[in-house]
Amino acid sequence: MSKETKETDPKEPNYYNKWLEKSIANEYLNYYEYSEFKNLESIGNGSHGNVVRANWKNAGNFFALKTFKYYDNIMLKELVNEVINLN
Ligand SMILES: Nc1ncnc2c1ncn2[C@@H]1O[C@H](COP(=O)(O)OP(=O)(O)OP(=O)(O)O)[C@@H](O)[C@H]1O
Repeated sequence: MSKETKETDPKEPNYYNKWLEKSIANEYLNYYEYSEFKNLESIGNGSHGNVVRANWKNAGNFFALKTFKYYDNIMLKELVNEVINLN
């Protein structure tokens, strides 16, 4: 199997990681440094972890930040599918 084909196969272990990296590199998704968020306040809990409300840098609007208790391919697949369904 060629490298090209492997990279587009969702069964590949790094498929969803690579999808996220490529989406950030192509500027389809924004990447934010965690250290740039402030005024963190807990607003909820989901099956994957906590959700906090935060400000980014000096912007006045709020972001909802989701944290994840564990990080594996199944979780990443669900996350990528959630992001795709938002668009
Ligand atoms: N954008 C948001 N704005 C306000 N509150 C939010 C936001 N996202 C999540 N929350 C809060 O955090 C809680 C957990 O959200 P999260 O999306 O992690 O889990 P969920 O929607 O309950 O389902 P699941 O854990 O199965 O994905 C929500 O019930 C809600 O109270």
